[in-house]
Amino acid sequence: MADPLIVKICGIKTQDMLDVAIAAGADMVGFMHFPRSPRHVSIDELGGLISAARGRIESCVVLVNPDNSSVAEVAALGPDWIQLHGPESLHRVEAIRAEAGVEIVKALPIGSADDVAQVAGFAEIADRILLDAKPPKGADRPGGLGESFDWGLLEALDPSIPFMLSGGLTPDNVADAIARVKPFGVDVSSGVERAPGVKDKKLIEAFIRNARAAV
Ligand SMILES: O=C(O)c1ccccc1NCC(=O)[C@H](O)[C@H](O)COP(=O)(O)O
Repeated sequence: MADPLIVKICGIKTQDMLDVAIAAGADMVGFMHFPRSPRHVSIDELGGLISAARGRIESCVVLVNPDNSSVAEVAALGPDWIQLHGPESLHRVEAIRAEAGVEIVKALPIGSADDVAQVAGFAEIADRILLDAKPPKGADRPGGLGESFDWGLLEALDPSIPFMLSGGLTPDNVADAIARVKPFGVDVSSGVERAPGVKDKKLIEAFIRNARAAV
C-alpha cells in the first residue's frame, strides 16, 4: 500500500481554524511567526495554539532566518516541528536543528535547475524538505504568496529524496499536482483562504478531500 499523503494546512491563526483543520483530517498545521506575514501570530498566541494542537495534530512553527534567541523561545513552547523558510545555509540549518532539539522542515524556493540541485544537500540535514515557489523580486515575504512554480523542474530531482510540495496549491489543482509531481506531502496557505490571512472552512475541507482522493 502507498504511504499515506501528509497534508499540512499552513498559516492557522485561531483555535477555531485549528479545530477545522483537525476535523477535516489534516496531518500537520503551520503557525507563522513572522511579523510581515498576514498570518503572523505572537509568541503568546503561538503558545496557546501549540498547546491546543498537542496530541491531536502535528504543529509546525514557521520562522524566517531566525536568530538563536527566537529559535530558543519557540522551541521552548514545544512544537513538533520548526520550519525554516528563509535563506538559511546548510550550516545554519544544522546548527538550529542541534540547538532547538526540534525536528526541522527546510523550505526551499524553486525557480531554476540550480535551485533543484541544492535540494539534495539540505535533504541530508533537515528532517523534512518542503519545495515552494521562488518569491518574485520585491516580495515582502518568502512564502505564502499563492504562487506556483514549474513542477517540470522537479524531474531533475533524485527520486529517492522525499519532499512536500507547496506554492499556489488550491482545492482545484491539488489532485493534478499530486498525480504529476508525486510528493509525499502537500502544503497550502493562500489556496484555503477567502482573504489574505483569513482561512475558509469549506476550502480547507475541499483541499483535504481532493488531496486524499488523488492517492
Ligand atoms: O504564509 C506566509 O505568510 C509566509 C510568510 C513568510 C514565510 C513563509 C510563509 N508561509 C509558509 C508556508 O509554508 C506556505 O504554506 C507556503 O509558502 C505556500 O503558500 P501558498 O502558496 O500561499 O499556499
